[in-house]
Amino acid sequence: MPPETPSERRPRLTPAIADVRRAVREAIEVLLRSEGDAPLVLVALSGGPDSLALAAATAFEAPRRGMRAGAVVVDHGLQRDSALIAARAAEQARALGLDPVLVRLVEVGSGPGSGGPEAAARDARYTALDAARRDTGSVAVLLGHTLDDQAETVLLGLARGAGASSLHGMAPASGPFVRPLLGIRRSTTVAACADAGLEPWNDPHNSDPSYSRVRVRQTVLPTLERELGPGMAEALARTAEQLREDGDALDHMAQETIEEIVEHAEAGIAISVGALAANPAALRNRIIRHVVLSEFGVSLSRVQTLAAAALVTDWHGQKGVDLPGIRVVRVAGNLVFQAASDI
Ligand SMILES: Nc1ncnc2c1ncn2[C@@H]1O[C@H](COP(=O)(O)OP(=O)(O)OP(=O)(O)O)[C@@H](O)[C@H]1O
Repeated sequence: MPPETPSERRPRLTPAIADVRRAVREAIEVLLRSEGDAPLVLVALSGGPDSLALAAATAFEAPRRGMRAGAVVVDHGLQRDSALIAARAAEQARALGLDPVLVRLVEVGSGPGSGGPEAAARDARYTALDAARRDTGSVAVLLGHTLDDQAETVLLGLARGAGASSLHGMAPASGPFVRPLLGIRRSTTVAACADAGLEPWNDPHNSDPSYSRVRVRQTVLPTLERELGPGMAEALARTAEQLREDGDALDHMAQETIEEIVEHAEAGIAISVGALAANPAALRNRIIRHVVLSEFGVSLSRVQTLAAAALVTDWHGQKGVDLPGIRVVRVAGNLVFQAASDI
């Protein structure tokens, strides 16, 4: 018998496959509303169960809605066998009828001020995925993050004492990236792969308990679900969604206020102390963070933000504070932000 072609591969429509397809269909419909004829979408495929289930559902749904679909596989070159793992994922994409783009990252450094090699690899991956999107003229890159990833992110944020801007988790869409599976449990993607006869790659990092995310996945979340109810992951994801709505509103207000009160002076970026003091703490802190990020490219921690804000609210005559690469001084009724290299 000749081998099956992708279009002949027809898995039984099981509840898990139907759930994943429905989520992908909704995301595709949103993309189609803003795009023209036969646009192309790329699935970011690691070969793990989430992105493999996503790829299979996209390969099924996209052509039925006049959309073309491909896959992009990033080989970080960080682990033994990474080239083989990437080649296997590319082969799986091809078998599903998705044209794969294979990107090999040559050097992933951890760069100054970054969050270490894991964060550097993630940043490099996002950059590579977006470059692949531009090179192929695709409208978006679909990522396989699930509701479990979202719940884990919220729990890890709580454990760090994070604020709303971390506890809001991952956005369903941010820039060129779309996460259709944020409402789907990981158990569903695993079942969808099994039902479709797909064999995902299980990254050994995903079961290595030296990572706190793995301990949350294997122990913390299952314990919470057992003790507080099986809807715990959904509840955490709902909390993230509500915090995101509130956070988006505050970001919008902060941006509007920035346009009114920030001045580009010769000495640096100046903001009137009176105008900052007139805003509630949540807005004031956001204004400071946004200004420092947009003007100096520095992402302030909460402690650093509060140190700068204290020059407004708790001023005891001290001249200023030094933050990474920036000095903030209080002069003549203004907070002035200066690049340390200019002083
Ligand atoms: N090497 C890669 N190449 C392409 N996309 C990737 C790669 N690694 C991760 N992604 C994308 O980012 C998403 C989240 O990454 P994460 O590290 O949580 O995934 P994973 O555990 O490796 O696999 P999966 O999410 O597919 O089960 C993936 O679902 C996938 O869409």
